[in-house]
Amino acid sequence: MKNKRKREQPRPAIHPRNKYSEKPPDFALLASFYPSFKPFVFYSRDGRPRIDWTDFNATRELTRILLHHDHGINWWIPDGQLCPTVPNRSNYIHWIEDLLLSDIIPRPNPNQDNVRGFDIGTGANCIYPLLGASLLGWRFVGSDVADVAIEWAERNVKSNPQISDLIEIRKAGTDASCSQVEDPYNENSNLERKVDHAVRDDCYSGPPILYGVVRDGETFDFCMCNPPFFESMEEAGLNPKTSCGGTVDEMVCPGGEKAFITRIIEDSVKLKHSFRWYTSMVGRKINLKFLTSKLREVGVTIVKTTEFVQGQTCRWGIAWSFVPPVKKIISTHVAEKPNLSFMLQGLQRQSSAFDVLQSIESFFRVSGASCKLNVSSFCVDISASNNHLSGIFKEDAEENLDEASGNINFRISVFQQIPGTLLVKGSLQQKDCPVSGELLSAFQRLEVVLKDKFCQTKDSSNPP
Ligand SMILES: C[S@@+](CC[C@H](N)C(=O)[O-])C[C@H]1O[C@@H](n2cnc3c(N)ncnc32)[C@H](O)[C@@H]1O
Repeated sequence: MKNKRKREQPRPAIHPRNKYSEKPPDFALLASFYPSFKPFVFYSRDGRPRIDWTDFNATRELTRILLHHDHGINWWIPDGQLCPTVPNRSNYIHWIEDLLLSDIIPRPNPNQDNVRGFDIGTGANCIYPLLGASLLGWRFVGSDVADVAIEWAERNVKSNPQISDLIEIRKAGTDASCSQVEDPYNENSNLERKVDHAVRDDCYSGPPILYGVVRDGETFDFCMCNPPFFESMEEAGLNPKTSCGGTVDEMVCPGGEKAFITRIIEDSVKLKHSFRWYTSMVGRKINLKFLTSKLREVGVTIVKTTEFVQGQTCRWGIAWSFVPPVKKIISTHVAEKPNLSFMLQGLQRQSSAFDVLQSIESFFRVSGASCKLNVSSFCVDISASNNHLSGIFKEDAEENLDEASGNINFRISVFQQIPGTLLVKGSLQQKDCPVSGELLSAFQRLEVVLKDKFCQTKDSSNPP
């Protein structure tokens, strides 16, 4: 009865910009492209292709090929390290993207160029920097304390030269040029502290997390963290339904996630404006309540929470800031911001980013909008009225008498993500101007036109 009621509750949806929101990975198709994945795929009685989620090798191979197939990323982790699920981890990235795009706090960087994030505990898998850099061109510092994590995170970055310049891997607690800590961490004292700690209380006393790792004068748009959730390996248990690996270092810290995130909160009080947004994943709802009230105590200006879809389990996200909000917040949910970006994947060989740029220019110019192509920064600056934008959908553009002052000024930039994949990103030049329905529709139309013109159809694309 209890279970039934649980199932009836509406589950939060996968993030709409998540690559897998409309189409979950097709195991049969992937197996046909990747022979190494084939042995892990079997068919259930209803004919659906499946994998054994309790087999670490199967989940690791799935992650490897999804990162390769959908993100152009080369990736590997040694046996037993925590294996991330790509669709789940992408949700957290898109939630941060929503925060950065929202007008909750002022946006010093309305175009979202040069976004810089800090991934606390990046792990051997380095999943968040790899996803954030490849999907959105973000720069990252990924920190960790475990040698194996640092070694493999660095390997994973180096295996991806197309984004390796965007990611720095940093060992926490070993840098002299960091924000000052009174009692710097060292390996021996940590062990004593861990033991001491276990008998004392549930405060964090491990290596530095942010304060002592962030360097003097460094600033970031956000930090993110998938913390060690558990207080002991027994508490972590073994989920009989999945095998995602995970070592003691990755899963456990004295005091569990509550202590770990509380330390991030304490660090944020010291570092305040070094980050625009502080965020963390939270594994237990009861901790979410505790952390929210802790944040109110320390005087943050904003607290936001969200719930992530994680297969059978729930995870939450918590975000806070010390930047004064633009307007009074009445809801704790981040408003959906219309999306002005899309990817062009599987570009035909003969098509270049410049061709795409020229097509964007002529797409808007034919409706009478004024366009300025900037070749050196690969963008087009456009000034258009709503009439111009709706003219895009008419056969013959009407003569437009709109005053230039009523125009919407926006920029469309083209970024190369990996060979054959471009990110097309629109951004409004006027900070507080809302995205009109006409602009949104024109942008959606642009996506269709460009995909039609430049991208190979699925049937003609070569399997990797
Ligand atoms: C749950 S794992 C997350 C790994 C990866 N980010 C992911 O989402 O799969 C937590 C990571 O935090 C690291 N860690 C623990 N204490 C840390 C600290 N003080 N600073 C940085 N990383 C830490 C662990 O070594 C581990 O790699």
